[in-house]
Amino acid sequence: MNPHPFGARLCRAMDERGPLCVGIDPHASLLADWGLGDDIGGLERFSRAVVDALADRVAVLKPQSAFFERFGSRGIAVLEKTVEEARAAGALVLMDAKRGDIGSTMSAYAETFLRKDAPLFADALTVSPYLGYGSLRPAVDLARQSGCGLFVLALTSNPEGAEIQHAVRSDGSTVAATVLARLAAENAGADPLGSFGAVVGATLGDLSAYDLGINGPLLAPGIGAQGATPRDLPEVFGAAVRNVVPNVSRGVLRAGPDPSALRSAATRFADEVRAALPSR
Ligand SMILES: O=c1ccn([C@@H]2O[C@H](COP(=O)(O)O)[C@@H](O)[C@H]2O)c(=O)[nH]1
Repeated sequence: MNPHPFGARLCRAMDERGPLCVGIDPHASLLADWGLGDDIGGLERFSRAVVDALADRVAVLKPQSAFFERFGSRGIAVLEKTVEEARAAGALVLMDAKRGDIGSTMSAYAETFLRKDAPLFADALTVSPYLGYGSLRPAVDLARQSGCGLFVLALTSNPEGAEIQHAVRSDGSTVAATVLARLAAENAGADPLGSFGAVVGATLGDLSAYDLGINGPLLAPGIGAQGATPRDLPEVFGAAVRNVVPNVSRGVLRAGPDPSALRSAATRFADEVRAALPSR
């Protein structure tokens, strides 16, 4: 077991820097808005600008792997550098790659992102439980060993997610409730917070039908471009709101490329989140 688990490191980072996760999502449209080409040079300049502006002040940076992967091996090289530089500047890095596969392949995904000496080593990784929660076991085990975290898709911010996540199983519980219960078991006894989080969209309205008390972080995407605001968080998360890690990607990135405008946008969201949340 690692003596510096992700959950504890995340609590410290949010206490020191404020509870915000900013996404690094180099959409083609954002590259154009920033006056950059939709090419490897544009990707590199965009990512470096976000890291330079924010990695020394926000708690978590979340590169969206898809926007790097679309440039092939050179995009992956930029992603490696982005992760390394963001971590060196003090941000926790959550790799948003949403991996999920049969256990033996999951093991290779885990080694890609959660093995200490891997080129893409990150503090935490998003994973999908929809090949069965048990298929994530290799990632859970390696995360524990490396002091990393996982964020497991439970109730995603997109409207299409409901058809699977709200589906009722033969025992009467929903699929998402089962994922949440498995996470609560992973985090049992962890103090101050477990390392195994859930992804729960800030766009979803009242979730009182779900037990979000998993003793782990709740990554809340959907703020900004998808329409949710920090003021929605208490209604969506109820008593679990104190463990929310709100994510904003385009809502901050659209302020760029000026570094001070990026910082102001992130500060504005962090202030709004602080005002909406009870103190930790
Ligand atoms: O349920 C989910 C899970 C992940 N995401 C990701 O978060 C960001 C959101 O970006 P915005 O620009 O703030 O809308 C993006 O990387 C998604 O892939 C999500 O939105 N919902």
